[in-house]
Amino acid sequence: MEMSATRPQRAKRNAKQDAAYYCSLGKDKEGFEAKYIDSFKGRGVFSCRPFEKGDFLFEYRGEVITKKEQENRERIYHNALKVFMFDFQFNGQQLCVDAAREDGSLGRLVNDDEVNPNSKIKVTRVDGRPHLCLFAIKDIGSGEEITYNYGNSDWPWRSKVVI
Ligand SMILES: C[S@@+](CC[C@H](N)C(=O)[O-])C[C@H]1O[C@@H](n2cnc3c(N)ncnc32)[C@H](O)[C@@H]1O
Repeated sequence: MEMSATRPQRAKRNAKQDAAYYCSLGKDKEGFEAKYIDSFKGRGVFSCRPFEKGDFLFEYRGEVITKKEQENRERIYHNALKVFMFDFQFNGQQLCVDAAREDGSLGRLVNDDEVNPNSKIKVTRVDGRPHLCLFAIKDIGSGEEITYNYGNSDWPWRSKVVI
């Protein structure tokens, strides 16, 4: 019998399995870098290779807290920290991921794009717990900034007119 020269390939994880894998590890996937953009936007996250529509990118990591705890923290947080609070519904409960702590993760550095975002955050259950996962909503080329729509709010940067 002729032996195959190639080893059997491990089945590729689908996007949901990929999300579960990285969420359980508590690590970001390779293929992205955080970079300083300018004094207006601050830092942002950029792809270092292409990604396909539907791919899991990385998690918006932080501490999952209740609405009550969110309100407590918002009373003491400066505005620059409040923007790292991401509130969401899970199992009929209002929860929040507080990503105010600089922990080196990518999710907290993704900027807002109201008009043409290339990713979206989906609440994803992993081992019974909620995780905020970014998935590509279009094909993403190498070197593109990763963005999502922060949602309807009077975000101050949206009203800035560039002259
Ligand atoms: C969750 S942080 C994103 C990471 C941030 N750029 C940084 O360097 O830490 C949200 C902050 O980023 C900035 N930001 C996000 N999207 C922006 C945009 N489209 N234009 C300008 N600033 C933006 C605002 O200062 C906002 O308070």
